[in-house]
Amino acid sequence: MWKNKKKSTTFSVNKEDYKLKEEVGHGASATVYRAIYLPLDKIVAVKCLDLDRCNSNLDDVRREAQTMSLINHPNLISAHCSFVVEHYLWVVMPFMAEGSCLHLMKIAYPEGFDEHIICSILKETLKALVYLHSHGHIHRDVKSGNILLDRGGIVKLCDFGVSACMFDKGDRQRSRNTFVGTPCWMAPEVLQPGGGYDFKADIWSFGITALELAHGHAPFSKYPPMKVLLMTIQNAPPELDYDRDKKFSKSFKEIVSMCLVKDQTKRPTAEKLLKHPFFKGAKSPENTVKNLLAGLAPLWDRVKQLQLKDAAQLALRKMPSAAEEALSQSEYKRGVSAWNFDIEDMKRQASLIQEDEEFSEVKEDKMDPSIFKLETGKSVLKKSDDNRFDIGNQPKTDKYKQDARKAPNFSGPLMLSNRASANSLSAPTVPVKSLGGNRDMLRNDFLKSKVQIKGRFSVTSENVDIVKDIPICTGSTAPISSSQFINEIGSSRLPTSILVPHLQNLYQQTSFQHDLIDNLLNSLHQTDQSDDMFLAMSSLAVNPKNDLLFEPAASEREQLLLMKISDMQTRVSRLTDELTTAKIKHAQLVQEISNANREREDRKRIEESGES
Ligand SMILES: Nc1ncnc2c1ncn2[C@@H]1O[C@H](COP(=O)(O)OP(=O)(O)OP(=O)(O)O)[C@@H](O)[C@H]1O
Repeated sequence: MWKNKKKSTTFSVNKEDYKLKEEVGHGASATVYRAIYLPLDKIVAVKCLDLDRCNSNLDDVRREAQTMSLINHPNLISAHCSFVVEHYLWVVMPFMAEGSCLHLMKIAYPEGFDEHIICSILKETLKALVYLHSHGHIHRDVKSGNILLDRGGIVKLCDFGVSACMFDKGDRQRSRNTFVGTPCWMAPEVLQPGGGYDFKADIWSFGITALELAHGHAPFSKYPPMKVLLMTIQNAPPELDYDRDKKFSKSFKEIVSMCLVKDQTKRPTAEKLLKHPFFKGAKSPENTVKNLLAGLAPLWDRVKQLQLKDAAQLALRKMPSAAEEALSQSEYKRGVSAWNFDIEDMKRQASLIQEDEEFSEVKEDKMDPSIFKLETGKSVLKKSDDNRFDIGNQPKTDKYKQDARKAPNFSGPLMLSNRASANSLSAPTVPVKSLGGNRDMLRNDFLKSKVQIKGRFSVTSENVDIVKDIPICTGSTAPISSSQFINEIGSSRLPTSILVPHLQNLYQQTSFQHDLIDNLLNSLHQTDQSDDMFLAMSSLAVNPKNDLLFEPAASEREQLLLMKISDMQTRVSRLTDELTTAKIKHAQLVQEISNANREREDRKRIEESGES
């Protein structure tokens, strides 16, 4: 628990003094609410970090709170105070009434902003980075979702959940050799374990953010994480295209190229970048950003609108076609869980994905020799719904299994490899690839490593209750857990505004599970038909007394296949059980949604008849 003593206004660390209102955003480990600080009747934002489901270990959480408390810069969100409420850490901070740039683009500027607006936003962000870097901090998660806007156009960078101190020694320093960030925004050196990285990683993310603000999305944002990873490492850096991006100035194109240089030592510092002529002519955001906000609904309504839009897209199955999905799935299997790690083969597989306009942003580069660092790394990759994922050496302990995330995650940073992997929808035991050439090492890595996958490729772990522990805000009290929520549903005490987004989340998770099971069954079926060895292996697996088992000719590869088959069989039966449970839940939830809709219509009718 701490208070920011720098501020003239002090905020209490008593939860009763805060009335949580609408949800205004959520991330990997936290939900953010607009709230009223009752003693002063002041609007604040309260970030409720679920300590149980949080990606970070307690040290990381403490570090975020400490970093936030020490921050004193007009372009950085500083916290008023923080304290623990049950298993949540509440961080009280100024409310940024217009939300993040990402929200704004999604709701009103899907093609991105005009250059003069981007210039203002980037300049303010850069000032924040100059401050952070000069105080020894790497932000590690610079992106439009973490650039917040206030009424009047004030721009502030937020979310120090993954920031690191460059002056740290020992464990903390070592942790910088692991992966933290969000895949599309991650610098190539961050993706390569062992190499280490420094504040220049923020400059890369800043360059990607510039492209994001220019196009409305980050480069590669629609590809699966493994593809993003490969493209970041293998391809030439993304850039503003000469033809397609005609509307942008040479100067803007130049700063993007300066930031997106693979060799981190050749990237400019934030301080140097700020002196670039592009930023010389920047208008104050009060004059530019402010105009973007005219006529928009309040932030919480926009957030709700976005949630409904996402749910509607899901309902329409706005997914890739079946063929693309299968292709993507096979790429994923090769990329993450296969053991034949011929890099040329991986490149060929990756290239099978349809080229589209986004690919024109990058040119094929020569194979980067540094990729072999990645190949030999024992990596754990974890993808979430917004294409984020975690890579690192995953501790294979019971503690880890207990800590495995059981609640859905709708976004989230790449986690430190040495953190408890606490934010996964699923904790499957899919063997992760080791890309190295050495067979022994390969096999050891294969056995040691585990992969956690979420989103389109989600695999759920044993007995995972997908609706458990999703925090929900009831408006006046602390967020409630989903088990409470289910009870509340039963007694119909929850208002529709809370019920509907939650039900949409559940619906989404159920669909993901359904897809996954289909994919697993298909892949088993294909293996069954195409690989004679499968039958032999299956019989070996079924009949442990089979003499064949003792044949000395069984190669390592066969053993690995055998293990994979039995692993898949276990998973399929587990997932089938989960699917049945999920189907039942789904049916109940559909019923609840229709009841809620009916109620809402009834209410509307009564209100209308009252008015007339
Ligand atoms: N002070 C604030 N005022 C208004 N909205 C905010 C504020 N802080 C955060 N938000 C909203 O909540 C979202 C999530 O916040 P934040 O990024 O801090 O959470 P997180 O769990 O750490 O996210 P991430 O997934 O990026 O790690 C932001 O993208 C933003 O839209």
